[in-house]
Amino acid sequence: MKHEQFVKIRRDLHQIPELGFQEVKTQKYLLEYLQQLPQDFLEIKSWKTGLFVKVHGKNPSQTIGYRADIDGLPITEETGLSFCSKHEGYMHACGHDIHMTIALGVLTHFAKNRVDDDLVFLFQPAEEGPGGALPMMASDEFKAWKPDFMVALHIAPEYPVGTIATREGILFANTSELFIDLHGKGGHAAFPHETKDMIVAASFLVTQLQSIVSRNVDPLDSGVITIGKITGGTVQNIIAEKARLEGTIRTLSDDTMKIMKKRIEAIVAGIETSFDCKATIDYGANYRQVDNDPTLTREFMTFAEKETNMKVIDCNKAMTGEDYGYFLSEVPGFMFWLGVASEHGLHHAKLNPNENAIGEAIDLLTAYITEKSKEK
Ligand SMILES: CC(=O)N[C@@H](CCC[C@H](N)C(=O)O)C(=O)O
Repeated sequence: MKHEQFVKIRRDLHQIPELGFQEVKTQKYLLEYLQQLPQDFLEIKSWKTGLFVKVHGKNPSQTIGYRADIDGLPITEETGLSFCSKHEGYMHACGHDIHMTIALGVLTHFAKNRVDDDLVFLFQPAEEGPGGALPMMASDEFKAWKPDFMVALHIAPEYPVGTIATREGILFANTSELFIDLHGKGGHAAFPHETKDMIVAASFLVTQLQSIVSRNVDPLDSGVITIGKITGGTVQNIIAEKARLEGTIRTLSDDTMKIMKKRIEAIVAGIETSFDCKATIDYGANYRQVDNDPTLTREFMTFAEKETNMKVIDCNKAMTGEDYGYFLSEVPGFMFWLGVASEHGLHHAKLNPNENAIGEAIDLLTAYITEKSKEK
């Protein structure tokens, strides 16, 4: 298999998934790999649990940026693979092991085959939360090495290997995390009239939240509210004093995000009245939409179509979120989907990307960056 060494790297990284800003082993692994590359033109700076790596060009007229996210998810892997996660309860279920590996593959090529322009590789922590992009952008390292344009990819389980998909303009949604805490009065299961049951309140709340997308968002617009986790109560015969809902809100515009948050607040206030309880809302991390630069995106799609064997799809927007959107608010660039043909999707315990996509992406990005670096 072409680029076989990178399949091994991917498998090593796959075994050590770590949550946002805890990517200690991952950073160590990346550093050890980078340190055995020719160091003549490389400059490496650690930043929290991430890294900035610069490949100095021969005669730079611009800096080309490439961003890979490096964190895993709190999911217990169920792939049964020989190289499955060694961190019980955690998994690279969003493909960040593949993203990092591809970045290493491209970086390796340019560390050995210098181009004119400077290249900066960002290994970014905490994409899944609480968000590493904004603090990384605020760092002195980013300010000193700020790229003139940036590229990133995300694996796409639904597309075959040999396929990429992207679009001009908005590719991914605005997101906001959502944490709602309900506080009532617990008590004996046999005396509900003496309590304020937060399991019942939480159940009504989850159901009422469903009306926001169907009744407050323009049917020609898009919105998502997903409650991914509910906690509350202690045992079957005690009425719960507290309950907590954890979820995410997704929209394609700031205005719709404001409308949805306003409705959430109104519904939560209604729950407080109906169930005589106290509620707090915390919006956690908010991610800006991924808004692809139209010219760079079109040029990349044309390049991939003409100069490689990749099938290029002009795809629809997705309600996924990515804090890479923050980078694109300051630096022109784009993100694209990379087909990895997995039967199970992103954030699934059985996600199993086809590793042939790694080599395909390394070749594509190497060719594209080489071409861009010829431009004067
Ligand atoms: C590509 C992808 O799956 N990204 C995550 C980003 C999470 C943002 C934040 N933690 C939230 O849930 O709002 C996604 O879930 O789309």
